[in-house]
Amino acid sequence: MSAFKQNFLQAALDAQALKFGTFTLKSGRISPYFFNMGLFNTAKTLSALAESYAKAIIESGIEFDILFGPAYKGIPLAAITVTKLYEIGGEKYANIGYSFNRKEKKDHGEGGSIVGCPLKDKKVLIIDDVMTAGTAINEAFGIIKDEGGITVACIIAVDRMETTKDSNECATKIVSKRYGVPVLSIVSFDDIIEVLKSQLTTEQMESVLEYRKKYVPTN
Ligand SMILES: O=P(O)(O)OC[C@H]1O[C@H](OP(=O)(O)OP(=O)(O)O)[C@H](O)[C@@H]1O
Repeated sequence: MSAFKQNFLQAALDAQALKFGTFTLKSGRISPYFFNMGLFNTAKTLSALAESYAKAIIESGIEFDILFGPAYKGIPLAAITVTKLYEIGGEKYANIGYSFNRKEKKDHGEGGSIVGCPLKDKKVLIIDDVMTAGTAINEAFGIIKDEGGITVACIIAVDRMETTKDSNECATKIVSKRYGVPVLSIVSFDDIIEVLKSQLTTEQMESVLEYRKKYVPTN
């Protein structure tokens, strides 16, 4: 497994952004683990987070022009990751742009709902924290299309790999199929299990595996 995945999981544990216990999710499911991106909230933890996103993007080999962060949580992610891509990846990433949408359209000053690089005719990579039903990502695809951009991929931090409430497929697969683009993640639920198995108690591991069996499709 890539070192950046292990580093990311260690950073998530250190920041308590990844926790094990009993958590009620947005979907209503009771999960044995929870990922809260909001706890990456200091210079050091954000730098580690940006490095993880940047390395996952570089490793994917995806060619793109603009990193787009959907409001709100995608906005700082796009900003920190684009700078880290340049720091790590060098000149190849020097001209990668970033942009984001406003949730409310602004009708004074420069106006509009997009801030940053114009998307027209550009290859766009969407960056966000997590995907549950895929609503935020669907909206982002719509915004980018309306602006004349072409979405070439999405990246999230953690792919929980679980089915949505309305389907037997996981959200990342549904989005990937719907738009015909890859949905990348820094880590998946399986990576979490693989890396952390030695750090979990037997009970924690049992509930994690039980949850996986119940909600992660086998195909
Ligand atoms: O796949 P979904 O069901 O859309 O859930 C995931 C989205 O929900 C959260 O954002 P939210 O829409 O709450 O907005 P925020 O970034 O302003 O908090 C999260 O940051 C994702 O963007």
